Amino acid sequence: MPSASPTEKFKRIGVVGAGSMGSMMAFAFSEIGLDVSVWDVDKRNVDKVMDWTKKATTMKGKIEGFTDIDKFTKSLEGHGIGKLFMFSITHGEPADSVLKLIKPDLKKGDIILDGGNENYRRTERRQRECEDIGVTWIGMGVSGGYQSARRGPSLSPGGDAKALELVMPLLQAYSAKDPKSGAPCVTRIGPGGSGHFVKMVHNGIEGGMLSTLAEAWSYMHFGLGMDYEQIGDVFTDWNSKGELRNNFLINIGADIMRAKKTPKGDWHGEGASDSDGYVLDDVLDKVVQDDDNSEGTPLWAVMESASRHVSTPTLTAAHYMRIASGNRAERVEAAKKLQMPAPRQMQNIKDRATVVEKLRQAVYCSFLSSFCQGLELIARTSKDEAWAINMGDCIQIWRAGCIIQSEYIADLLQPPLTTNKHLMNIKFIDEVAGELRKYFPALKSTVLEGIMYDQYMPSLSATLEYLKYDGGTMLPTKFMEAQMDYFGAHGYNKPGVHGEDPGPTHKGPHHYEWKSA
Ligand SMILES: NC(=O)C1=CN([C@@H]2O[C@H](COP(=O)(O)OP(=O)(O)OC[C@H]3O[C@@H](n4cnc5c(N)ncnc54)[C@H](OP(=O)(O)O)[C@@H]3O)[C@@H](O)[C@H]2O)C=CC1
Ligand SMILES: O=C(CO)[C@H](O)[C@H](O)COP(=O)(O)O
Repeated sequence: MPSASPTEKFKRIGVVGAGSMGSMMAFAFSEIGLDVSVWDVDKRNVDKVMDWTKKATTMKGKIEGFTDIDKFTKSLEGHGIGKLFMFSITHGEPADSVLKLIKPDLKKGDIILDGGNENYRRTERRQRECEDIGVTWIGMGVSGGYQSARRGPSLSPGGDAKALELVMPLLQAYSAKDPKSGAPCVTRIGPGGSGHFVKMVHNGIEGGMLSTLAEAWSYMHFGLGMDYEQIGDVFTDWNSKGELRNNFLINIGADIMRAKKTPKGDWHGEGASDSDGYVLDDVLDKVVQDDDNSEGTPLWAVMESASRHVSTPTLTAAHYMRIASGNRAERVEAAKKLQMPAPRQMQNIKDRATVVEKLRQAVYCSFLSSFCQGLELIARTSKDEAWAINMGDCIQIWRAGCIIQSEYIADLLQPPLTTNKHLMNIKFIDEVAGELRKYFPALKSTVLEGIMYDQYMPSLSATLEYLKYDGGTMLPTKFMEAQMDYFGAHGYNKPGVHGEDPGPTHKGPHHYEWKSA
């Protein structure tokens, strides 16, 4: 529960960016009792927010719109112990350009919360730049999409501890609350760019889960011939109990399966049709956030995992399918040449319920593996950067408000991650290993059947291989190592030799002259 009044230290906040997220934040802050100044580079975005205020009935603090950035910044003077900003704009250059614009008006003690999905290295650069003038830049992950930005997101702030203490009551009031304990889904993650790093990993895990679920949807629809209503019922059932209970993505998956077009459509006419068809059938298979550079988090997660030597194949395979999806024009051309088979309906299915149950277990296995991979990336980076991230806290703040919320997985992971602060490999937890072992056969049979009938399953099959090789005791890399020694004199370690097997991750001392030069 909030320790102090959310408006004790700051009575006004300046929201930079009135897009999907920023506009919703403005109303949420107003409901907490803060006065809100909103600025956007595009006047139309500010006008839209001001229009909405006319119909709003739950505002406590007033909302004022600005298109002049100097007036915006000045409006924040004298309403607390310093000026408080919340950035919610596109990552990269936009945040630098706004910082440059407001910098002349910034004073010692001002605090900037960057709620965008920013790369943690850029966050650290801005932290250094602001520190020089006594201003604190906090990189804060905000998760849950615009609905949560309005009603309470999961927040992962990282940066200066003293500044975060000052804004914590406000963040606690704003954040989502754990439905079990009522605890706010926000905590200081650690110093530097750790908050944005954890949000990046959240989005990496999100990518693994999104792909897994998309593959399961396709498996049921094209492989098992199930219609949208039937799949919606399966998602509702999965979400109601067991290992996939209270899972955000499965829950909204059920909604999507039932969303039908209507003569009027939604509030702005989208989905308007007399056809009685499904909204999903208006949606093309293109995910372009990487191509247009509007988002970067899953890509950065893949790059970080490779550079920090953490195996994240579920997340990575998910991302590569997403990249391929974006460039539909090229894909459609390639399709003409490759003539790949499309997913086919599976034959001789005697008991569809059993197949669907195996699919549920496979999905769970892939979700849990996505968490293992993401958390291992956090553990590795926290050690490298001396951030001392408590992964139990990460699970706690992911219990509500965010996209990867999964009650059963959180219940499974939180106790061991809270007590064992130095764990580097999540699969060392007996309960986690037990679950992965238990459901591996279902994952294998799902992938096997799916491949037979040409289903798309990059993440599910990557999870299968991940579990095999990340827990394998003699990999085909034995042969790879020999080949590399043959042509490159790379040096190998020997089986059963003390200091080499398993030994440190060092180059081995042995070279065999397979062929002289
Ligand atoms: N949507 C989501 O589900 C979530 C998004 N985020 C992050 O929140 C941030 C905002 O996202 P969202 O609201 O969805 O995105 P929108 O595209 O709706 O809003 C982006 C905002 O950034 C502004 N902007 C773009 N370029 C500049 C610039 N050069 N200078 C100043 N402002 C600029 C846009 O102005 P204009 O409209 O004129 O381009 C707009 O107000 C992003 O960092 C995103 O990654 C975080 C969690 C969830
Ligand atoms: O941050 C988010 C949720 O957590 C946003 O939904 C974001 O748009 C996801 O995009 P990406 O997968 O490219 O990060």
